[in-house]
Amino acid sequence: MTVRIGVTGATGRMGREVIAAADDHADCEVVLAVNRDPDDETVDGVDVEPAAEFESLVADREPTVVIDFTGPASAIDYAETCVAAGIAFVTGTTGFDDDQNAALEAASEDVPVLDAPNFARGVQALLNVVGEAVGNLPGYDVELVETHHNAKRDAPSGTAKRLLSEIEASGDFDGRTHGREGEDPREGAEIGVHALRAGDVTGEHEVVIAGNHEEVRLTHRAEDRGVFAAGAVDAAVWIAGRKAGRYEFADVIDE
Ligand SMILES: NC(=O)C1=CN([C@@H]2O[C@H](COP(=O)(O)OP(=O)(O)OC[C@H]3O[C@@H](n4cnc5c(N)ncnc54)[C@H](OP(=O)(O)O)[C@@H]3O)[C@@H](O)[C@H]2O)C=CC1
Ligand SMILES: O=C(O)C1=N[C@H](C(=O)O)C[C@H](O)C1
Repeated sequence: MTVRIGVTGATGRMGREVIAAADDHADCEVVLAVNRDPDDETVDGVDVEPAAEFESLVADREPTVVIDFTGPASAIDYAETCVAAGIAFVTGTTGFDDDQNAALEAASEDVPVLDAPNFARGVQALLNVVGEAVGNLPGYDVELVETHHNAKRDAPSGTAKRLLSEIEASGDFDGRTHGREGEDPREGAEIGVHALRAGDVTGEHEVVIAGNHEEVRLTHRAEDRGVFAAGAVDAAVWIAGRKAGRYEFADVIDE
């Protein structure tokens, strides 16, 4: 059965990639694409329509799943419209605060919701192994460096935060130190976190585990945004027809 896809943030860096990936997917059809100021634009032959009309467009086109890569506040607004319409919601947006996370959780009581800070399969593999590496090297220093393009808004990245949760669950750490300046030596079992913003870097995450005159570096480098878009479309196909609940990208990969 064809999965009818709605895309928000359609002219953004990721929105464009999602439309292209959904168009390429044998089981998907893009039935709706919105942005705040579409200005008669098309992406991959799909008309981009005003976000202000999202609710009526959803009622008219009846997407099965909406895929969202926008910003935290708008993602929650779109999720709430999906709840009202009974439509599954997949979001890759990052930077949600606690209230926004709670709103996603509430939405997942009514419709299927899948949120993931990173839809690259390699990042999921990194998340699966990073805790084991840290747990095998007690007392070693751990630092995380992430690098993204100069237009990224949130820091540290959503992926970095997820990696940090895995690291913290696997060792005895004192807390996080975000960057260093002046006389600021490493203290105790802190985890150093460093966010670089430069040029058009798609997304890199590196965990450095060092001690005992040796170091381990676990690195993921996304070379093209298409990798995130393909993962998000796979997630949309996977979630179509599921019962309400909160899902993550690991659920898609593990099945
Ligand atoms: N999970 C993953 O694998 C990945 C996640 N991301 C995340 O996806 C999000 C988007 O990234 P990216 O595509 O690079 O960002 P862009 O800024 O390129 O695109 C965001 C799009 O969302 C729209 N938008 C932003 N705010 C609103 C709003 N309040 N209401 C309606 N539309 C809005 C923008 O519209 P306008 O042009 O009008 O401002 C724009 O079209 C970020 O949170 C990023 O961290 C990115 C890559 C991979
Ligand atoms: O904003 C981006 O570009 C990306 N954001 C995601 C994040 O915050 O983790 C994922 C990816 O690294 C690209």
